[in-house]
Amino acid sequence: MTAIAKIKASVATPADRAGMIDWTAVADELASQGAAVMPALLTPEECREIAALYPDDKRFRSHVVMARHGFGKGEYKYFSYPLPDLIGGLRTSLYPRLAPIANEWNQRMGIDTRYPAEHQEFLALCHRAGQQRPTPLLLQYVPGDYNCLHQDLYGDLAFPLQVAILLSEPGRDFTGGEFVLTEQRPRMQTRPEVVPLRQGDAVVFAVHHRPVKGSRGSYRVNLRHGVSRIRSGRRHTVGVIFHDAK
Ligand SMILES: O=C(O)CCC(=O)C(=O)O
Ligand SMILES: [Fe+2]
Repeated sequence: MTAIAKIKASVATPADRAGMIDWTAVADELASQGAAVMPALLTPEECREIAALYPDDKRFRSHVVMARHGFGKGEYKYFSYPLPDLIGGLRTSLYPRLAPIANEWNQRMGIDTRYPAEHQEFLALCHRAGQQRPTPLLLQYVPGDYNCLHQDLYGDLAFPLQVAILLSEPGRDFTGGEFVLTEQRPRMQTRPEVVPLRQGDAVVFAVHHRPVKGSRGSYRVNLRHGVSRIRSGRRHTVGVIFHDAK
């Protein structure tokens, strides 16, 4: 990174970064694939700073050892409120860009729910429905670890899109450990997709289902995401889920 790019990144607020994303490209990719990459959302230094929070238990409300629950192998921790500034800021500033896409999806899938324009308003709905615990999380994988295909649903209220940011550099910090999505189509075989990510890249993807254009309107496909086995090194990611948990 050049010195100027470094200065720019260090002063770019989460709102600036959300503004710099090519939202037309993201919307097109989401419509055709159910996932889209937002390149270099974080600088390598920010990635290292966030990953370095992992041992600091004061920042987290719970610790999950995946093998104990049959979720795979590896571990993660849910942040407590207040979230780290960058994570909280991105959660607030990405949401208003994604809400119109979520609303269009629901309209096409014949689902009545509509999401408010601002994240604060959506969180208020979650909290009123008894979903009050923060869901952003930090994951850590070592060789042999993997994350089984799953959906991050934590109650009746679920925002249909979520974001994961890769904090480690593939090929240098770890090998293996690809981000995987599957799309289960009605009466058809399941479609796999591997999303190539570099350190600092974010992927936005469907939490649960999404509409796909068919010959007679749209039909619903069911998505799951996970991570293939880490072959070497250590891999960290941060997950930004927009609904809170029961
Ligand atoms: O580690 C990953 O890339 C996936 C993390 C994940 O499951 C999530 O952010 O919800
Ligand atoms: Fe997940």
